[in-house]
Amino acid sequence: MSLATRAPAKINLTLHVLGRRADGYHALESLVAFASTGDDLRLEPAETLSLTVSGPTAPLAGVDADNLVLKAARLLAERVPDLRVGHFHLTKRLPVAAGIGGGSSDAAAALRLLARLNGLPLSHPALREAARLTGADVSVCLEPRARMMRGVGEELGPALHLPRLFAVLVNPRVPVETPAVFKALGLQPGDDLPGARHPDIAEASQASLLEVLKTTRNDLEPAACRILPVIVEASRLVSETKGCRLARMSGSGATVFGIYDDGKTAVAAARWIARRQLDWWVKATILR
Ligand SMILES: C[C@@](CO)(OP(=O)(O)O)[C@H](O)COP(=O)(O)OP(=O)(O)OC[C@H]1O[C@@H](n2ccc(N)nc2=O)[C@H](O)[C@@H]1O
Ligand SMILES: Nc1ncnc2c1ncn2[C@@H]1O[C@H](COP(=O)(O)OP(=O)(O)O)[C@@H](O)[C@H]1O
Repeated sequence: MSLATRAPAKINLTLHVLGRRADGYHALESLVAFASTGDDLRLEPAETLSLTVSGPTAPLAGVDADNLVLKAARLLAERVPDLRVGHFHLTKRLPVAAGIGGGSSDAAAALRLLARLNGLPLSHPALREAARLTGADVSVCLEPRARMMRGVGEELGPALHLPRLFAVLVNPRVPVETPAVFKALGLQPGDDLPGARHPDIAEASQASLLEVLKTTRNDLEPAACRILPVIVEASRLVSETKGCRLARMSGSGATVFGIYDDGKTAVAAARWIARRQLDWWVKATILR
C-alpha cells in the first residue's frame, strides 16, 4: 500500500515586511495561496526512512540526504515514539530556489503522509513543531489552503475561501538565495515597521480581491530585482500579456505571477511568454 499527495507551489499573493526580530529573522505578513501545479510525493511503508527523487528539476534539488523531505521526517520521528516510516519518492517539477516554496511544500507533504500512515491529526503538536523547525514556510504548507501567514511564518490565520485566481507563473530558471534578499532590505535587528500592515483581507469577490491585492505589495521585490535584474524583465513580460490584471513576484523570487480574468486568457498569456523566453519555466495554473 503506498500513500500519495501533491505538494503544490506556494504563492505569496502579498508579502509585507513588518520588521526584523532580535534573532535576525524578519517579521512578515503574507497572504498565501496554493497553485494547482506542484511536485508529487509517494510513501511506501518500510522499516527505515529513505528517499529517491526523479523529475525534470530533480538534479537541482541538491543531494537526497539534505532534502527537506527527509529533514521533516527525521524531525517528526524524533518527536513521535515508534513512528511508522518508509520510502519516499519525490517527483520534482517545480523550479528550485524560486520563491514558490517547492522544498517547503515537499517537506509539508512528507509530514502529511506520515500523519496519514500513523493516524495523527494535522493539528498534532509534534507535526506542527517538525514543520516549524524544518523551515519558515513549512507550517503554511502543511494544510495548503489560502490564508494569512504572520510572524516568521508560524502564525497562521484561518483558511480563506478566496475566489479561484487564474494565473501564470514565470521563472527565469535562475535560483535566488533567500537570505541574500532579506539581507538586502538593510533592516537591523529590532527595527519595527508597524505602518507596513495589510488592509483587512477577508473573503472577497474576484473583482474586489484584485482591488485589495493592488493596494498591497511584495516588499522583497525591489531587493530581489536589484540582486537579479532578470526579475524586472520577467515582471515586464508578464505585465505586457493581454488581460494581465496584476503582475508580482512571489516570496524572495525569482518567480513572477500574473493574474487573469479566466483560464483561457491565462493559457494564451503563458503561450505568449513561452514563445519569447524558450528557456524559462512558464505555467498556467489556478491559485486558491
Ligand atoms: C520568503 C519566503 C516567503 O514565504 O518564501 P520563499 O522565497 O523561501 O519561497 C519565506 O519567508 C522563506 O521561508 P523559507 O525558505 O522556509 O526560509 P528558511 O529556510 O526558514 O530561512 C532561510 C533564511 O531566510 C531568512 N528569513 C526567512 C524567513 C523570515 N521570516 N525571515 C528571514 O529573515 C533568514 O536569513 C533565514 O536564514
Ligand atoms: N525537496 C526539495 N525541493 C527543492 N529544494 C530543496 C528540497 N530539499 C532541499 N532543498 C534545498 O532548499 C533550497 C530552497 O529551495 P526551494 O524550497 O525550492 O526554494 P523557494 O522556497 O525559494 O522556492 C534549495 O537551494 C535546495 O537545495
